[in-house]
Amino acid sequence: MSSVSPIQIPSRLPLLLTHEGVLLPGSTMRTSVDSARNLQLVRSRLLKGTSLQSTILGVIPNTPDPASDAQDLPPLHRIGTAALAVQVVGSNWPKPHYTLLITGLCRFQIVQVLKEKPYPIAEVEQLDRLEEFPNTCKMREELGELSEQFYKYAVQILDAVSLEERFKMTIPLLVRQIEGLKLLQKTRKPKQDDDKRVIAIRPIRRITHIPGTLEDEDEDEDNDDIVMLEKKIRTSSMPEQAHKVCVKEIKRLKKMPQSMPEYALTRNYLELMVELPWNKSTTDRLDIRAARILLDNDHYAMEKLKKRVLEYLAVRQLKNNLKGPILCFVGPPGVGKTSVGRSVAKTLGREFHRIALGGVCDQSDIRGHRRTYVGSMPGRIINGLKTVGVNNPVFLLDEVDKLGKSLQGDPAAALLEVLDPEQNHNFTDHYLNVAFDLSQVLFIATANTTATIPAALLDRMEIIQVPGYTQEEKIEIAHRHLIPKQLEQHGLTPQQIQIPQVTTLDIITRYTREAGVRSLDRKLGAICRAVAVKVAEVQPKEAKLERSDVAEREDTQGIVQFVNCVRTTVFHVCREHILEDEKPESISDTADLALPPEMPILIDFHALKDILGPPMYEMEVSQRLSQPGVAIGLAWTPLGGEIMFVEASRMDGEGQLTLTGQLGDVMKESAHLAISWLRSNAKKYQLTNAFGSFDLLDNTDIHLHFPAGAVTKDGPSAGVTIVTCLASLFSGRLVRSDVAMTGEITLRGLVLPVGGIKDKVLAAHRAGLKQVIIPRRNEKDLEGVPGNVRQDLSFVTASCLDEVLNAAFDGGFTVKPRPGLLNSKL
Ligand SMILES: Nc1ncnc2c1ncn2[C@@H]1O[C@H](COP(=O)(O)OP(=O)(O)OP(=O)(O)O)[C@@H](O)[C@H]1O
Repeated sequence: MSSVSPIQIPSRLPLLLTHEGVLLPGSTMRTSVDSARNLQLVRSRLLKGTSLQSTILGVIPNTPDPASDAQDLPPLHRIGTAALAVQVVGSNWPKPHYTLLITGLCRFQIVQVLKEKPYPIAEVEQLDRLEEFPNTCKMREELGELSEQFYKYAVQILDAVSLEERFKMTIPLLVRQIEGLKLLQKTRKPKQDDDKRVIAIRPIRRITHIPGTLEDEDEDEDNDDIVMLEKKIRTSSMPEQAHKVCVKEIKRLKKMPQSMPEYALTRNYLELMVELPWNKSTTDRLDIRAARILLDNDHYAMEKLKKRVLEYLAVRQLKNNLKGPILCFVGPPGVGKTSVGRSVAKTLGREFHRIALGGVCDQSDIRGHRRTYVGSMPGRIINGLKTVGVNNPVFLLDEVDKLGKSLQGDPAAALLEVLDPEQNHNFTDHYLNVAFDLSQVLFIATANTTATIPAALLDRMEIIQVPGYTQEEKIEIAHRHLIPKQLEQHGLTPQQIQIPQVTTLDIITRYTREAGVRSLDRKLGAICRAVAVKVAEVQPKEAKLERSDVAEREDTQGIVQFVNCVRTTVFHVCREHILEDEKPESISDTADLALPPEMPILIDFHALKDILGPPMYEMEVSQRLSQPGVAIGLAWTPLGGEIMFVEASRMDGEGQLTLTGQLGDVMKESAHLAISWLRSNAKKYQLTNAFGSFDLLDNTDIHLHFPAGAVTKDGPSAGVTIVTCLASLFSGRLVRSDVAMTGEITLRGLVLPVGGIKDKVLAAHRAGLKQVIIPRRNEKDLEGVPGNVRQDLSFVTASCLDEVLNAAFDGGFTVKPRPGLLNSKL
């Protein structure tokens, strides 16, 4: 071995103060430079200097964090490592800093610090020399031997030029090295099946840890977790294919360094795989009688829906087979579709999970992302299964009619696979990439309308219409279900608050306009909140309250004014029910006095106005029909039935028809049809324009408007209403203010059937109208209308426009020919 002249380091060295990591002679390290002193050093020594000497630094370990070195020079470790700066990389983000690659040369000791600013320079004494290990040195015999061995191998390998030769030489060396490492690992590794030992060893490790070994500890913990994960995979009851994938993945995981981004991905994947309920299910409780009772207890009315659900459950009980149709409840918001779904799960004793599909426009929302994507996740179905922890829950696919579409694919197509009993036992989520059997899951879908449900999806479901409620049904629902639920939620009892049925009716007619009961529920919640304030205020001090106390509190707290107002009102109403001798002497007295705690607060219309504000909806039908050219139509919207005022006016012009109110094409066509029919029948009905001409559009423009202007409307069912409205305009006669109508028209004046009759009739009833004109072919739909509503309304079934007009105007519309006007041909 040839002798190498030792490196002599300069006697003065600029000092690089590091606070993490120790550079040892012979090793290389990357260090980040961001403190002011170190930055100065790099700039003036490494970036400006050009000689080799200028790249030798003294690296001092163990100095305090650079953030605190702005002031005086911190106490320095006495021994440092002289280092050669091999590379300098600068960056300005997130703040200016350099990264240095430095190689340790030899140890030195600080003799004296010569200069502190802008960076420290010290006089140093070199401690060791970079020279070869002398072969003959007896003191270092062992070291010398090792060095010689290494040298021998290195030179042999250097001589091996062909690849084959190099393999032959290095493989035995590597095998030996691996054996050695294995031995070392065995002595360190806790036994896999002895979890207790793992736990017992951890605290000991912590106690004996030395600075710089924290990372090792984390690594060991991770290894423990992997052992656990492996054990879970082994004991999991997943199908064979999934098991194979897991075994393969865990093998990969074990070989992967933890710093690799794929490590976390694979680990998350495996954790999901072992958590999924591959074989875990709840036992069905199928007792039809109990199911009927439970459904009846939870929901008032909805007879048709409950009947169909019970049939469905009965078939399942008898057949014990899950391949049935997927039920889809279609109806306006707040009619209890979701809540029936929940009850079905309860009757079956199954877990319930709701998947909101409104606005979902990416198919990976249903089917997951492939694991190659950054941030990939399983889809909602697999996530739902993970959440419920069993493979046979009831999944409620809420709002299937509001699925979107985008460039990322059609989620409806992904749902097809989920819902199809022929396919779903093999459902493959992109993230899992192995099949999961969904055939045990009971799917129920809900929607507001079938119009926007993709046809292929619709085809796989059985639609059950859930129409809106009548006022009477809403009152019952409120008193049987909503009020008790709200009282419970607000910590109130029936002894503290009383809401009579007339008040509920007031809320329904004057504060809400909806087919379901959601707003009603919210209003009842608002009342309970207001009463809760009163009860909470009065309760603790009630017995001790003096009149003066009440007056003082009224001054300071605005809310008390309302409370007392409610109290006064309550007193007015309750006074009549109090026995004569119990009556207080004057009203002013009672206004100040706290009510006895056992007397419930009665919510009457005055209290209602105080709490909810002035009524939002008033009956305005008769006002709006006070001039010719207005008629009431009935419209169906996904939110339920609505009454709709159609308005028409005429003015001088050139025969143009203007339509406003955001109308769709079909509705516009209806308007043109109506005008054409009226023009062709103008003589028959004696309809004239402002100039007395039977040509209705002669020098006349017509404007038709459909409030509310901001809501889009479409469909053919407004045909009869438009005809009636225009007939009123051209005849100058008023349409009856208690009549509403619906029906499609043809050019020949026929009236064709339309949809949503029940909801439309309920809307007319809600609005307090008396007569409804419907197409004759819709007569059968009246069977679905509740008996009390049918009693309150009279129905005219029309097959042609003649009949519609005759019913819409007082005294009929047909002009009877007067005999004197007939021309005699005699
Ligand atoms: N017939 C009923 N009997 C008892 N409670 C009812 C009835 N109908 C609705 N409710 C109650 O009304 C509230 C709203 O119902 P739910 O959320 O099920 O409506 P939904 O039809 O699913 O509405 P959406 O279409 O907006 O999801 C729930 O608290 C529910 O319990």
